[in-house]
Amino acid sequence: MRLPSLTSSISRYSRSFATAANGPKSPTAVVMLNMGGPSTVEETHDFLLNLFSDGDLIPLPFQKWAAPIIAKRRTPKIEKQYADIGGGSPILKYTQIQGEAMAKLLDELHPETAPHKSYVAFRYARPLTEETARQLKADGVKRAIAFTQYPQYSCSTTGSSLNELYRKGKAGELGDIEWSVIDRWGTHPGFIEAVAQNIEASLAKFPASERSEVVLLFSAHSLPMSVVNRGDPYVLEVSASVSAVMDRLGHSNPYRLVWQSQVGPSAWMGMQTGDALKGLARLGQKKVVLVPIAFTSDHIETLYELDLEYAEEARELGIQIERSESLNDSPVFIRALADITAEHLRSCKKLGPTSVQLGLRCPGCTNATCGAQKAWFAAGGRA
Ligand SMILES: C=CC1=C(C)c2cc3[nH]c(cc4nc(cc5[nH]c(cc1n2)c(C)c5CCC(=O)O)C(CCC(=O)O)=C4C)c(C)c3C=C
Ligand code: FES
Ligand SMILES: [Fe+2]
Repeated sequence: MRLPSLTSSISRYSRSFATAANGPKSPTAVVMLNMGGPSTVEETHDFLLNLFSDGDLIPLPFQKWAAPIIAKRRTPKIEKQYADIGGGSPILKYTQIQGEAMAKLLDELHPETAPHKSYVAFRYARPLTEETARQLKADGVKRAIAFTQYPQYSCSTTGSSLNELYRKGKAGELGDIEWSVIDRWGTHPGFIEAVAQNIEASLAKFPASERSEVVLLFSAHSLPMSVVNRGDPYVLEVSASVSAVMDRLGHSNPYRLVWQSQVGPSAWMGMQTGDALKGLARLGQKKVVLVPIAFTSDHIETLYELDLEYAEEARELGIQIERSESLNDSPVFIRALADITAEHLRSCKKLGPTSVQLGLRCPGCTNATCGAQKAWFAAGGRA
């Protein structure tokens, strides 16, 4: 019997994925995508130069010339922040711990595609995508999953990493690999459970009689309004994460979602975290747990901005404040990463390499790379 065309294209996907996955010895690669951070203070300048050179994150007029000037000007301030949090960003250390533990669990959860091996591809710090690409080639990888480590999707974060991977793929730097993508997972029950457990640990530091009065202040990296207004899904997806965490906590406490880390003079999504703390103090709300909801490990935004700047400011305002721990090496979170990947490996056989949502460009998008990238991944990275 002849299959209808949709079914036959689905079965073509499943055949090609099964073949690549069962190839002899070459590992199934799980490529952990994130922005990265300078591991030492000395790497700060190069990190900022890469960041300001990224037109998918910050489109600047005359970017090639403007980026070095801005990066150089900003370096001393940001170097001091990394020095104050212990001499660098811990993001590489935690991403490696998470990835290696996840790959071990995956071998048990999804033996059909074992062995699994995790790789790190950072957008602005080492290991950059080109370095990881060389490693994938050297290991003879035939099947890889691009796994964003941003739980919620934004074109300025996950979108930028996927665009970079697409450019390397088109340039032939990745070798002959069948790709699929995990592009967002901000409401996955394992992620929500890990965040909720860390909030409960912070709430437990307050006397039981006062606990229900504590305000949960969820804080996420802000976005320029120009990005929000072109239809970027990040604000919606961060809100969905907060809502799922509150459901899991049985709405035990009052809460708000606020936004941090604005850069430059343009309009950004608000209310700003610092202003929210001042406002709560003014209104007599003097017990707060700050919850980072859009990063999975510590970085300057948690260790410097939340712990050193905001928490100290809050204490001066008479607020009793705790910061919910970042997920870092939480075993509950690592298990969630493995579950997300195993579920993806099972479902992409039927549904294809990308989510339905990844296929839709922001209604206001004018970046042609976004369209080409989506088409390339939808074809398993082989178009
Ligand atoms: C979900 C996370 C993030 C979003 C969304 C995001 C958007 C975004 N960021 C900038 C500009 C800068 N971000 C900087 C640092 C930085 N940003 C994030 C995460 C998100 N950014 C992190 C985790 C970090 C810190 C890295 C670390 O410490 O490990 C910086 C550099 C620091 C500084 O100069 O202040 C800039 C600049 C824009 C413009 C943007 C959205 C378009
Ligand atoms: S900016 Fe969102 S798809 Fe291009
Ligand atoms: Fe940022």
